[in-house]
Amino acid sequence: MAVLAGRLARRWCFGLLRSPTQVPALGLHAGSPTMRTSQKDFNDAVSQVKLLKEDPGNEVKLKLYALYKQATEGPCNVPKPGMLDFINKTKWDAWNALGSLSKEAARQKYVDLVSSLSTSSKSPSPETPAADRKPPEGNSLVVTSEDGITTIRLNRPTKKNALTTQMYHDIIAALQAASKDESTITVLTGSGDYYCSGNDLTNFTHLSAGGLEEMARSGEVLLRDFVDCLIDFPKPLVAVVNGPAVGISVTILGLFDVVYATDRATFHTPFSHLGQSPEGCSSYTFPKIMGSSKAAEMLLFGKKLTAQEACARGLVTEVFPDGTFQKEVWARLKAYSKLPPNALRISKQIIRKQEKEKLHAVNAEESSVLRERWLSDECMNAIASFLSRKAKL
Ligand SMILES: CCCCC/C=C/CC(=O)SCCNC(=O)CCNC(=O)[C@H](O)C(C)(C)COP(=O)(O)OP(=O)(O)OC[C@H]1O[C@@H](n2cnc3c(N)ncnc32)[C@H](O)[C@@H]1OP(=O)(O)O
Repeated sequence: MAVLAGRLARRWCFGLLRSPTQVPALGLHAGSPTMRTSQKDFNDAVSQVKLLKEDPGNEVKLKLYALYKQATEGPCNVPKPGMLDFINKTKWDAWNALGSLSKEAARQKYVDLVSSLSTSSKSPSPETPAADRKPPEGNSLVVTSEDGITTIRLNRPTKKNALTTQMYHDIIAALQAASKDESTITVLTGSGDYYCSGNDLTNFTHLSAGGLEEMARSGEVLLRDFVDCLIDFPKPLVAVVNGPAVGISVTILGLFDVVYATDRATFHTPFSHLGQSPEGCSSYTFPKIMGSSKAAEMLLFGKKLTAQEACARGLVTEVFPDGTFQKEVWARLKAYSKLPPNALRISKQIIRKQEKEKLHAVNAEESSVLRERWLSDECMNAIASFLSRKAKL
């Protein structure tokens, strides 16, 4: 637990340790014992950190933090933060690990480390081939409108379309826009071999100053807003499940009007494995769709369904062979999109009306329970395990 929590904490530091004095293990550059570093060299290095063009990463920031503290205050002299105060405990551990290193030696190591960073973070030369440069990750969500269909496409194929916090916000905005646009039908689908791997587990590493509690609180609000938006969506909402689906991308399917899946798709809700609990109104919609014992096998024990099983249980409308999936599904959707939009809207309203209040209440309760779950040891250990690459589904 301690090791995993430490790893998670290190990830959680990311984005929080922004200034050099707040930032980051030990002697990447031991420095020459005979070389003396002046206070001015040290001050210059502190200023230089602010000018670094690239984020040096958490490990380095933690080293810088510890060396700065040792250089300015000497050996660690403050009480150890509590177990759950991950960030301050990680910083304390890094500083304390420097033991009785002298202030002067710490200054030297700090200056050496900054100097190595300055060299390695120089801008790429004009000769650097474009192919060797890492493209920025943008357009995680692509929204298009054509033939009466607005398509919201999850577009992070290298991360199996895991949903970042920003993507939840963007999907909400896209749904709001689609509810008012000219289109008749709205589709959610994914790019690449996955439909979606669920919540991006690194969302848990982006802590603000309010720490874990704040992360859980804002997560609850965002989750509730996201699911509310699906509950209230006024037009036919179709999921085109182009590959495996995990977590929240599965649970919300009960709020869609139609779900088409390739025969390569699987449906997996590993909440207990993650120390979490069901969301997306699945605690209500799944028992209703497939009966309580089948729903329990999925939501409690994380049974992964094939597309055919999901179809037999009523979660999926129809399964198509992977080779013809895109062609068949889009041809069908194009035909449906020619139906009178107002009739579709009104019919959907009648079908869903009786349930709306219930669904909003279920959503509020599920989101509130999840907030507590996110603060639990079970959940933290599971996420730390994934982030340290020890656990996969
Ligand atoms: C507002 C907040 C709301 C929160 C609502 C709560 C929702 C609950 C859930 O959604 S629970 C489900 C969470 N998802 C998971 O637990 C899935 C975790 N991922 C995996 O187990 C596997 O990655 C896999 C089975 C999906 C795919 O395995 P495969 O071996 O085919 O591929 P890789 O593991 O190598 O993955 C490729 C890269 O994608 C990254 N990645 C995949 N899924 C996620 C994810 N959910 N979160 C973050 N990152 C993910 C993976 O780390 C690889 O990245 P890398 O190449 O940089 O290592």
